[in-house]
Amino acid sequence: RDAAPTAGPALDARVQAFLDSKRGEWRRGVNLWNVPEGGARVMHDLVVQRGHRRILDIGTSTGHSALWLAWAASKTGGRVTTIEIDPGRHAEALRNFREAGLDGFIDARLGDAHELVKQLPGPWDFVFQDADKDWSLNYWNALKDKLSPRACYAVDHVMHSRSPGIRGFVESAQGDARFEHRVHDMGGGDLFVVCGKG
Ligand SMILES: C[S@@+](CC[C@H](N)C(=O)[O-])C[C@H]1O[C@@H](n2cnc3c(N)ncnc32)[C@H](O)[C@@H]1O
Repeated sequence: RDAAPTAGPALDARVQAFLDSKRGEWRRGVNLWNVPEGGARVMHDLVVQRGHRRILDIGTSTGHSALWLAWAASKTGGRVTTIEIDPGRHAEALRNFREAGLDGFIDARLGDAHELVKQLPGPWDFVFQDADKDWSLNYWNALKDKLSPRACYAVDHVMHSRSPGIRGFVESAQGDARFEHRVHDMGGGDLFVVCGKG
């Protein structure tokens, strides 16, 4: 395979072609649960508009959200760190990142995010928390003080969730005066995004 182009129109064309070739394949299979394209696009646009560079993607699966975030990172001079606990999904994600030409913008870690989010120093400009949702409050508590002042932190499918971890996260985030939140329609669920007012 040709070496991946660096950021710019050639890379954009390669990523677009890869995403087009995979459209309809994401979310297939048990437990993959790739983020819908609508939500991925909202996050891509937020990262580009706000110039976020240090990006954390928790729960890689086969890499749909990481690809969109890395595409955004290619435009901001940033980089994505993504964490997956399942070796098979991690390996498939690595293949996807290479094929899309975005592997140079992604640090893909195989491991338990419960531990890694504590170990990784940050600061983070953008976080997409999409692993085990019952752990949402714990992830938030581990990360909220490692966010840069204008950082955004996104979690999908929260508004109708009864998970105590998700409810605890939403209450904590909404009650923290440093942040304001918005809810985006992903066309098939909601994307809850908290952004620093700094
Ligand atoms: C909803 S999927 C992520 C989808 C992905 N963000 C995308 O858009 O393609 C959740 C993933 O989190 C992983 N996961 C669950 N618990 C984890 C943990 N403690 N550490 C790391 N990954 C975890 C699962 O194996 C699964 O692949």
